[in-house]
Amino acid sequence: MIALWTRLGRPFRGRIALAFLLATAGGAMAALLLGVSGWFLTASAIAGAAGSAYAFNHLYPSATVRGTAMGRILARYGEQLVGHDATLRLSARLRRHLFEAEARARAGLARPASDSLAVFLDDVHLAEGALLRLWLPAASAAAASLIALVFAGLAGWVPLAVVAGGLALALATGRFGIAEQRRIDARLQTLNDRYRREAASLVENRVELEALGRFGDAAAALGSLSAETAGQALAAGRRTRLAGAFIAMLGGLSATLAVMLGSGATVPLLAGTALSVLAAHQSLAIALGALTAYPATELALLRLNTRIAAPPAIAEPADPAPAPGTILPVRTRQLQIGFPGAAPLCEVPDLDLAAGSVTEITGPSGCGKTTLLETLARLRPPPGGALDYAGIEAADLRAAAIRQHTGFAPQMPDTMRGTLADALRLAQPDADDARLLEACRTALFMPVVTRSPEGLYQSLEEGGSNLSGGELRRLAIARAILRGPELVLLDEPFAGLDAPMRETLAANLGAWARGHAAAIVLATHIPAAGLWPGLTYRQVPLTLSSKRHTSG
Ligand SMILES: Nc1ncnc2c1ncn2[C@@H]1O[C@H](COP(=O)(O)OP(=O)(O)OP(=O)(O)O)[C@@H](O)[C@H]1O
Repeated sequence: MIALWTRLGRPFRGRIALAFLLATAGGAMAALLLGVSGWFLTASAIAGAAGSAYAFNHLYPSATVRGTAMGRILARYGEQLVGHDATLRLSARLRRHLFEAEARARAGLARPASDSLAVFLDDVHLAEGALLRLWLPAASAAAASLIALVFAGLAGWVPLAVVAGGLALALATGRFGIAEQRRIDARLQTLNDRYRREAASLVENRVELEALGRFGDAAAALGSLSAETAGQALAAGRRTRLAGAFIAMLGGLSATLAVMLGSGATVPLLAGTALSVLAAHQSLAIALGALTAYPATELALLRLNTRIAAPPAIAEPADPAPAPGTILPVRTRQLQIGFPGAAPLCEVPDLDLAAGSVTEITGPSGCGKTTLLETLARLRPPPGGALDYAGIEAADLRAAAIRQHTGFAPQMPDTMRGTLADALRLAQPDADDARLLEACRTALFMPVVTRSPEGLYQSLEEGGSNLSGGELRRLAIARAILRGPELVLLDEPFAGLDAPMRETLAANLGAWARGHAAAIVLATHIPAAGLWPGLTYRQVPLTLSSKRHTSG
């Protein structure tokens, strides 16, 4: 927790310290309230029985009881208020840092697996609750225990030893509970991981499973896995409740022993000691119940720390060159492309991408066409060779400065839920409708826009699932050219198009590139030199590297 908090820049120190202070005060007041009440009621009763009720000054003790009762309520209320406030602020900062770190560390455009996303969200949830659920109750229990020890100390050495022993045994039970939970978690985690993976895959592959008539079986299998996981979690919960009951019972036992063995102390003091001990054990039992979530939280914090500290996919220069006004020409020399920890996919023929040019990257499936486009968009570092933009080495420029001049339409585009206009404006938030329509016309996306009276404001489902594959690709092309980038990277833009549509789309994009002095690079299985009049045309074939299969 401290490591993660330090990584976040130790924010909201004052608020967090105040939440701890209030939790400590709340715990102390709860034990004090019971202790003083026990002492006061017993002393009053004894005084009354002895017929000296009027001689007994009850004003100070009763004021203390009322004061601690009020103080306890205020401290608990304040702890909740300040603790929640600190947690919400911490969460906002944690999420921003995590999402930024994720975005920096992720190379290329591939989607993260859904199960890794589920683990990530669970981890964030656990980390966010750590302060409220674990640390504040622990602080409160520690303060209550201290007050019980003070009462016992006033009652004499023997009660002090008994109470200290009871508290030590309760703590040992807590430690044992955590160790046991760690063991259970390891077992539960295997089940949970399997459940998450299978649930994510069921949702992701629902359409295929339905088409193959296998959805019902898969859902039933997931249902029994879910029941098994829930059963294990319930069994773990039973053990926690048992440990809590044991701690409460220990409280009763050490309170009784303290009273029985504290012969040197006054009866009211012994009564106060007994009640404060019960309060301390109750706080400890609550804290222990929460602390059984400690192993899972510890693991979540470790994973989140690792994510935040993950090195960026593209290392940013320590002393970056000023953002260039233009990135063309883009030049590569003996550029290699590939993935970290694996042999380069291939060496790319040298490229000189100038304004008004079109370069078709061709080659067999899997040779690295997409990987090359991602490398040119600075989404992925090249394992070797030279890559520069307008004469500046890529490594000396911020990736964002390059991407600002780049438009990328991936082979399998993704969109968020919203409207067509929302999806387009991700590229250029201030673009007006006329500009959106112009991009849609160039990308042959108008048939989709005009088929609904809502036009650009018709709804778009998550992942573009209410568009066909070809329509989604053309939406991505419209988005890629919307802000007038200098370098346009198109992955299989013609896939699924018939010859006349392919010609029209190429003619539109060619005219657009001439008008905007842009360089187009496209990965394609269907090269067509004749489609690009008025542009400098080059076809660049990639070949499968023989090294890939023998090294890496
Ligand atoms: N994250 C990854 N880690 C390791 N290898 C990968 C990863 N992603 C893709 N590959 C492999 O890299 C190779 C190149 O993939 P790429 O998508 O660039 O090929 P492509 O030429 O665009 O293929 P296609 O024409 O089928 O779209 C493939 O063999 C692929 O299996």
